[in-house]
Amino acid sequence: MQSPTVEQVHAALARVIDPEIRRPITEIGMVGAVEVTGATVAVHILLTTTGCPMRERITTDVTTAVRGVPGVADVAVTLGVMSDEQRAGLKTLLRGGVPERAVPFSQPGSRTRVYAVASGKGGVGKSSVTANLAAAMAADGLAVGLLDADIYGFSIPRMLGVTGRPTKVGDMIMPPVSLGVKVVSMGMFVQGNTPVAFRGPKLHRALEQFLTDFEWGELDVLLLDLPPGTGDIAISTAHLLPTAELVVVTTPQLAAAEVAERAGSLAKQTSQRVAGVIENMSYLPCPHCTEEGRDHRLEVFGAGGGQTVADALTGVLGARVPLLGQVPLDGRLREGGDSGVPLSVGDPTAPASVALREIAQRLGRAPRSIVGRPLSLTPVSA
Ligand SMILES: Nc1ncnc2c1ncn2[C@@H]1O[C@H](COP(=O)(O)OP(=O)(O)OP(=O)(O)O)[C@@H](O)[C@H]1O
Repeated sequence: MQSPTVEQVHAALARVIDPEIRRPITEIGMVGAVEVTGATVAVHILLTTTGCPMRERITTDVTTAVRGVPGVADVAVTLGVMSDEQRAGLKTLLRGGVPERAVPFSQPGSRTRVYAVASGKGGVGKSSVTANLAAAMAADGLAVGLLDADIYGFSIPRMLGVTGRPTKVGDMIMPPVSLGVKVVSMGMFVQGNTPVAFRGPKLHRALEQFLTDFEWGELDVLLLDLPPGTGDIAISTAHLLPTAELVVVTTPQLAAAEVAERAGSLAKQTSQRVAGVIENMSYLPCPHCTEEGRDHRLEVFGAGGGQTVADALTGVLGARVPLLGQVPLDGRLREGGDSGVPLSVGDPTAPASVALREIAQRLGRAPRSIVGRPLSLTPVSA
């Protein structure tokens, strides 16, 4: 049989994905010399660090991939370590050329759409909606990150079933991935249910570190789950991510004008665009309402709140703010949050999932905002 070519071996190696960085090893400079002698192939792999915990897995994956090339009988894998220079090159590559300590998503060339999901009050389902949107967008093939900026009341890791912790690759920190979503949350850094007692400046710093110290890679969409209300974090978000657009979650019954006023004054203060309003817990699909012509919906919390908020925001901001969708009440949505599989991917045909997926598609496809600009106000208070 004919000897394999070096090109064939490279093509096989391009299918080996680094388990931590999640990119082909050929793209991230891990493949050193490749030598073909008859039916024997020698591959030199450059690990990111000396103590790389994935060395055995990588060796196995490389061996299996190269063995699949026609004409290969033997594979010898040798392991080395990247030089400081090579590691620095990798870091720059992973950050898409953005210098360290800069927020990648606020760079002029960034193609990431950033949505900060806010609510006037707690308990309206903002985190549930965010987790479901993120999972739905990832299921649609988008590269999605979710930053749980609800630093005191983090719930995203549970809702997305994140079990892993961030992994360190050299001095880079890789966010854990669940259901295709890269997730970073304060919940990953505290023990058990220890309450987080941060004040303004520390909160801002935590958010900044989440944005700059993690290797998010190139994302299509970054979602932020903001704490309820319009506190320090919302201001910090606008400061660190000037192009972030607000998505306001509300319920039909909340004092619509109040919610709109708060969100509107925040958006005005921070020069942010409001991408739209999501009305959650809109109605309960009624299984017994079978009479002809009757709306099969129980409007448990009243009706029209989301549209009223959207209209009021349009008035306050002088730019059209759409109602993005209405998500019905569904006990399975809560169960999905508790079990770590959001309903939008667990049962995509459920009415709540259909509504959430439509919103996810609308936000996922929208052109990136360019209206944001750096804030002149200082985001932290003593
Ligand atoms: N459409 C829905 N149908 C049924 N239950 C829902 C729905 N949306 C949210 N829930 C449930 O309501 C509760 C509150 O939701 P969630 O924690 O997402 O709210 P939140 O606005 O993020 O709250 P907070 O801001 O206070 O953290 C959860 O138990 C959640 O499972």
